Amino acid sequence: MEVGFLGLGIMGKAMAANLLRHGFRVTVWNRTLSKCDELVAMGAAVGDTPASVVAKCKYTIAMLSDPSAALSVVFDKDGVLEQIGEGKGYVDMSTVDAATSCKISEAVKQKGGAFVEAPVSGSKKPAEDGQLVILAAGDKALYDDMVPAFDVLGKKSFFLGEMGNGAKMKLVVNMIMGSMMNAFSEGLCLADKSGLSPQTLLDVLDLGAIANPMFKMKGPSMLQGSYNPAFPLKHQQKDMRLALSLGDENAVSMPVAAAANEVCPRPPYLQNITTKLINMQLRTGSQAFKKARSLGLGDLDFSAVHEVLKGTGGSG
Ligand SMILES: NC(=O)C1=CN([C@@H]2O[C@H](COP(=O)(O)OP(=O)(O)OC[C@H]3O[C@@H](n4cnc5c(N)ncnc54)[C@H](OP(=O)(O)O)[C@@H]3O)[C@@H](O)[C@H]2O)C=CC1
Ligand SMILES: O=CCCC(=O)O
Repeated sequence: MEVGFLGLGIMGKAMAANLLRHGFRVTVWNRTLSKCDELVAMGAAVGDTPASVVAKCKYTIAMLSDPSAALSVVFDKDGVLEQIGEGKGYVDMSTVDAATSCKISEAVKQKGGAFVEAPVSGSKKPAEDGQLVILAAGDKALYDDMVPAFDVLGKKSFFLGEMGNGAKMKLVVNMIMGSMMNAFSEGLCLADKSGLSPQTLLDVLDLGAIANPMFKMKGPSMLQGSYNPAFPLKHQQKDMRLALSLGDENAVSMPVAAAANEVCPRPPYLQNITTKLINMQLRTGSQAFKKARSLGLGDLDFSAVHEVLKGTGGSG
């Protein structure tokens, strides 16, 4: 099977490499063209533009940073739309909001092409190992055509129905993950400041009901202050922002996620209440993802949100 691949960042590079290793013929494009070199050494062809990749390939996959990048690659000059048409499929695996997916879908369909959104759960290592969880929606016939590729990229694919459902599912998952990371970071600081060994806390957590791969994988490096990016913090903050906006659209109150994204304004009726709980809520503003981005930590792993809390001594 021949596929095009647009976007060779942390995820795209690992995913395209995986397809090559499994015998797919892959034509790659990346905005910074030099990032194609490693894939070329593995046997990939290179396209000059997104349009040229789509012209060559029946199916093209994209893995781009955010809604603005996803839209730019489709709608700008030399973009996907210039060559998409009857008999061609476009699959965007980036994490974006449902409105972005729907806009791309409409434009691709108007040109006679087919579109599937397919964001993924799982980070750099699962991408390298073909162990992603694929959250697809949109054109079912194209989804069926893509199953051989999805089987290489992931351990499980879900087809979630109408366009936008993949984006929404992904944002709900990452909203939970971002909130958990903040709670985890607070716990590590609290253990440390109250005289406990954070390493022992990791051991205790790992044996109990809230053991999970994220704590196990990120905990030891967080204790060392090491944040080699697997999932860049700027993307986690983007996902919190998009998830909170999904909450707004559906009138779902999400105070925990809001605090993980940025400081929660103190409602007037709480102004004189000084319980530990409220103090804790207010302090989350100094450990949140948006604050971490503003301090220049956006290109580090999202677990670097921990640095901000450590810096304030917030939980002590
Ligand atoms: N890393 C992870 O663990 C996971 C990430 N995701 C999601 O996958 C997507 C990619 O993530 P990741 O690979 O980590 O991100 P990276 O930041 O490593 O890569 C981003 C990619 O998008 C490209 N890009 C950015 N802006 C533009 C633009 N305006 N036009 C064209 N290309 C652009 C970059 O090109 P260039 O090289 O030129 O900068 C690069 O190829 C994101 O939506 C992220 O939220 C989903 C699951 C896990
Ligand atoms: O969007 C990124 C998700 C990272 C993960 O699932 O580990």
